[in-house]
Amino acid sequence: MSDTRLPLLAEAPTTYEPLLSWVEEVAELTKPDRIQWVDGSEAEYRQLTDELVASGTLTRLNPELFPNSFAAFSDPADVARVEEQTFICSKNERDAGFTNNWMDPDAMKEKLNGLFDGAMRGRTMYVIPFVMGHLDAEDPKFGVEITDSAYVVASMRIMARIGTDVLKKIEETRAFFVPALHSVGAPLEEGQEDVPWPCNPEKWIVHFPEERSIWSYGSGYGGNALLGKKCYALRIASVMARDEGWLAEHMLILKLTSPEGKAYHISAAFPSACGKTNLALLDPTIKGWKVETLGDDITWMRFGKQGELRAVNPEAGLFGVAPGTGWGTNPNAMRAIAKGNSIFTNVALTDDGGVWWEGMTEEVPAHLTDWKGNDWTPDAGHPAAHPNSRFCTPIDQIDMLAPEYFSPEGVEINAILFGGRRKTTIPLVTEARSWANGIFMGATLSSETTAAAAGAVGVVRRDPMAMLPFIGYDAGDYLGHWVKVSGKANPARLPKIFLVNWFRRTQDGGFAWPGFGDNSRVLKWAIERIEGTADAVETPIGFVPTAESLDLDGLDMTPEQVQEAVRFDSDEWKAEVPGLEEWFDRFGGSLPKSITAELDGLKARLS
Ligand SMILES: Nc1nc2c(ncn2[C@@H]2O[C@H](COP(=O)(O)OP(=O)(O)OP(=O)(O)O)[C@@H](O)[C@H]2O)c(=O)[nH]1
Ligand SMILES: O=C([O-])CC(=O)C(=O)O
Ligand SMILES: [Mn+2]
Repeated sequence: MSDTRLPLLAEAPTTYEPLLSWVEEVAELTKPDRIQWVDGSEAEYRQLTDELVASGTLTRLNPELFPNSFAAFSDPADVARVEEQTFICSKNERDAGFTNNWMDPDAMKEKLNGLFDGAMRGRTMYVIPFVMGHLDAEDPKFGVEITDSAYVVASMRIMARIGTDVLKKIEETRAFFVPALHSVGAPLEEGQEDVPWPCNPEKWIVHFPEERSIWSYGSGYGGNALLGKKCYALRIASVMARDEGWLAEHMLILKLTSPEGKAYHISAAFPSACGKTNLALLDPTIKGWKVETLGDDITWMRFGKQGELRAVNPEAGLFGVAPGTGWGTNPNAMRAIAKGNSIFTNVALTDDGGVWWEGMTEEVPAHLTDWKGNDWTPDAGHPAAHPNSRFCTPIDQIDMLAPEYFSPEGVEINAILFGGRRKTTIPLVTEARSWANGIFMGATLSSETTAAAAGAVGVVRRDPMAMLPFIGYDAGDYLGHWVKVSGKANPARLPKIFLVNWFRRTQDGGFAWPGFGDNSRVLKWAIERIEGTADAVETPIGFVPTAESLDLDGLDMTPEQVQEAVRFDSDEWKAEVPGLEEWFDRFGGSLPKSITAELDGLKARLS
């Protein structure tokens, strides 16, 4: 190492110049008290969590209930992704497209340099080498996150492969890594006492797609701060995927095995807090069908040598929505969580040192400490856990994890589901008329907003392929990329595409479909459509099940109720069309013709 290096870098466990010079540059800018190179070891995790318990950021849970597990409580203003403050700073504004916030990269750098100047004063700067996907993948995707949050380090250790092995491989292969810089934006002055959840009222989540770098300022919350996840594996990766001919998607992957022992793989794109984790960990209510999981949030896909679509999950953990996750709805998640080694954020605490959230158990505890630290009883009038409270758990704690999760080659996808949260209009399941029609379903996907992002909840918005907040470039170009890469497919092996909606409501306001484990009935129908053995009714929007074609064995619903869930409503769809036209107008001409042609076809069939 050259002796002109900053003394803070004396302990650096690497001689890899591109990394050293970036770390040095960041240290000079942010002025931390010390640098810790993260090795990913058990001992280091113990050190970090001990420190976080001492500083009040983490509460150690009762080890008899949740071994080696902790609860964190955020600043009440730092509980979700901040889409209004998320930027794609491409050189040209046009390349960010209308779905992203944009600022000139030089102007943004100037702004960020100001904010990061001295931002880590009084704190430790952690350097986390990480890889998204497999370390032994053909083309491993490396990153290094620099952060001043030990909570982020501990969470990244669960969510990604991090530490010494990764650093070694970066160094040995002289690999490119995405520099991902994060600060909570709360420097400590001499003698100033820290708070349990340091953050800054001002937040900036910024991506430079051409240079493939990330700068995140002001927030400690998951999607804003664990930079391997949304910032890298979706926004930056979508740009890499565009340039390299693959797909980075907001999707789960599951393996479904029929009673005859034939295995299928399904990926599904639903917007944030719309059911990916729950479908991925499905416990089927139909006999003889088995579900195993490969991933619950992010999927990287590419067309293989035989023109088949192959998928991998680049993550190593679950960062799942806690509310609604219970022994009744998602026992596989509950079993994984019960093994411990988890970090819970903004859930409620039980009096015996465990955690609780709405929907975890049918019985509501008589007394809790809510996520804001206040006494809580069932008559409090507000939820005990924040609606976007999360559990962060290693994926290999899932009993029904498919062995193929560990394979860098991934699995062949046979069906793709697009789904959202819609009270009306969208039937339980609709099979696309063709691949192009399926891409149109993805392009026009819509959903009510949820607590996963700051802002109003329950507002219907278009969310193309469930990627609205995550496309790292122009949305029309992104949809064009889907059309282009699928041109490489073997047409006989193209997955069938389905549009699903677990959230349709009945006249009396209840859910039209029980959802959760009963969604296995929809998966079975989809597979039987692939095999050509299930009936369907053709409608202007695609093929919907006949009441008899769904396996309803053991389901407590009348045929009329099932019909209510699966029915196509011509009037609702006619009312939907102006919104679709408006949506397409917003692309300003960047939508591929094959997609606009699908809207014309739909209008013709509806009239
Ligand atoms: N009614 C109903 N609710 C569901 C169903 N599946 C999931 N949910 C609820 O939807 C909420 C979010 O579900 P998740 O599976 O965590 O959502 P996700 O898509 O993984 O979300 P992100 O992690 O934010 O990307 C939870 O409160 C679930 O209980 C379903 O089939 N029916
Ligand atoms: O990013 C997060 O914080 C959690 C998540 O999966 C999403 O919002 O889609
Ligand atoms: Mn997500």
